[in-house]
Amino acid sequence: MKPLAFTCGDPAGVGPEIIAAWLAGHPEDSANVVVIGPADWLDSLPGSARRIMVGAPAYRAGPGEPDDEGAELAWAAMQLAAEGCAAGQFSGVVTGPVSKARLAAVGYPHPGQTEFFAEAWGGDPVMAFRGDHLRLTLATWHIPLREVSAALSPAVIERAVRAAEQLARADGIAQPRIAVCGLNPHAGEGGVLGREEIELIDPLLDHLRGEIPGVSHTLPADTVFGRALKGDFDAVVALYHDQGLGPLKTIDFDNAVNVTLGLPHVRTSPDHGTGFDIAGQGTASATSFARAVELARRLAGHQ
Ligand SMILES: NC(=O)C1=CN([C@@H]2O[C@H](COP(=O)(O)OP(=O)(O)OC[C@H]3O[C@@H](n4cnc5c(N)ncnc54)[C@H](O)[C@@H]3O)[C@@H](O)[C@H]2O)C=CC1
Ligand SMILES: NCC(=O)COP(=O)(O)O
Repeated sequence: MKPLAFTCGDPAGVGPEIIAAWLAGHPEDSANVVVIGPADWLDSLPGSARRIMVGAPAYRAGPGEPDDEGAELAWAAMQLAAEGCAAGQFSGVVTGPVSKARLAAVGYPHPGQTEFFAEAWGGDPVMAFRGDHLRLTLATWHIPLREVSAALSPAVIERAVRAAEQLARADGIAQPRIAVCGLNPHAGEGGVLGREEIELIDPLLDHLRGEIPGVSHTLPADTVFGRALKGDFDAVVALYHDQGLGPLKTIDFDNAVNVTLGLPHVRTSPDHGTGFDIAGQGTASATSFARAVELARRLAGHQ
């Protein structure tokens, strides 16, 4: 089996230390991973995993002090990982967290890593999360809130529903019960508080139910996550980023994995960001990264 690539993420964030923690805890897995990042960090890592340097050999990141060179280096690591997967050298990539703002400042043309890997590999990505308590897919993600309604085409909603089914089935659930959030308060309250549910989303869900019987009609998003926690649903489809990630990160912050579905290669990531406020202090939890590795290995067929 080909190794997984680990990208450092922003070198001033928590990515480098959570990867180091994983390597320290998994010396037996050294042959199964390739680590990509700056030279001084690679030199400091425990174990014998293969290392690929990016950036200038003399570069030194300041924890919590991101700079342009670090953002360029994080981007270069992603490029090498993407190329390595496409060339069959890696069986997938587990990415460290990057700062979208810092990447934008150095000319990175994508809103996130999801879009970068989609462009590099082709495919139709879906941002999805798997936590101990919730499975979640998003219909839209890195767009301003004011653009969400216009972006909600039948195609993007269907894509998220099918991804939710795939996520639950990967956990052995043959007929997943999939809850789809409404867009408006009270899922539109019969049209009084918005009409997207009546005009767009529910007709699509009625159609999809012929093929995926466990799909709900649109449900009020303020109660759907509580119902999922009680066991009413196996996966939730949220229509925009914070609708889904607020609840998910409240419940499953330390253990959820961000997985990009719909691409030809495996890509997972911890659910958290760069954590610049705690980088270098030794307090960052490495659990979400460890879960991201576990899921990537499973999806890539390592175990
Ligand atoms: N997959 C990725 O590359 C992601 C990147 N980001 C980026 O991260 C940057 C910071 O975003 P924020 O919204 O501040 O989210 P964040 O997740 O970096 O931080 C939010 C809070 O969680 C804490 N935290 C983060 N990681 C932690 C860990 N491993 N253990 C314990 N506590 C942890 C932080 O200290 C902070 O209090 C942004 O530039 C954003 O673009 C955010 C999410 C995902
Ligand atoms: N909040 C999750 C997130 O934005 C992840 O983005 P990506 O870098 O994985 O595309």
